[in-house]
Amino acid sequence: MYETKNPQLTPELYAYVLAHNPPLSPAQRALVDTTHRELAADAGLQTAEEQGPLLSFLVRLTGARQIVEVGTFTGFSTLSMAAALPEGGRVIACDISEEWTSVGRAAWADAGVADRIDLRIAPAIETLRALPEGPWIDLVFLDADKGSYIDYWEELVPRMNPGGLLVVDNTLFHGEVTDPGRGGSAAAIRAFNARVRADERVDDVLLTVADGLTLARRV
Ligand SMILES: C[S@@+](CC[C@H](N)C(=O)[O-])C[C@H]1O[C@@H](n2cnc3c(N)ncnc32)[C@H](O)[C@@H]1O
Repeated sequence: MYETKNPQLTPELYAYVLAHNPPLSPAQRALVDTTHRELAADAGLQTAEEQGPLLSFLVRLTGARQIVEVGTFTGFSTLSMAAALPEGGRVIACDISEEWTSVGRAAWADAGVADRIDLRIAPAIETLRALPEGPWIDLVFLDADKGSYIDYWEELVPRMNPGGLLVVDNTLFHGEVTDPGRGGSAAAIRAFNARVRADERVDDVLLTVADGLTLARRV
């Protein structure tokens, strides 16, 4: 193994990255700011700011029309994907929190994309098991409880259209993923990453974006 080419992400460099990405829409900006102002203690759950434009980009790149999101929180990733959908596209958004997702509902309505989002409040595994058999999903964004990632994966992969894209957040889990002494979510992500690598149904890469982002294409 040779040296990494990744520069250290200093605050200055991070600000530069944000400044050289597409700017957030007014609706995205307002949602991020509302989340940090009103839910300060939990705002760290929000998908990283630079991932909003990335998710929009991936929806446009793939031409996705049928999206499933697992882990909605206040709806930033949902909004970012819904805003990029073509006419007739939809996002099924899974979460267990009425309180957090109510912030998203308001933002989606303000942004004019509420009719593209089907929010389902229930343990995500129940929602996923009740989805039609595949293949029909074009794009998945997985960003919920890490201990269930493998179970979600096993429900989602068979429902993916050929060429469909699974986008999975936090696959470096704060850098703890390399420490075999860590249990909990870090161990769950370690097991998940091994499962993805061994899965011949997908073509996958693990990127050093934010807290680690895996892209997997259904073959
Ligand atoms: C990291 S946050 C998602 C962030 C979101 N993608 C965004 O853009 O801000 C994780 C979310 O997963 C939800 N969650 C946790 N366990 C869940 C479960 N068993 N079923 C469904 N949602 C769950 C939490 O309520 C929380 O809103």
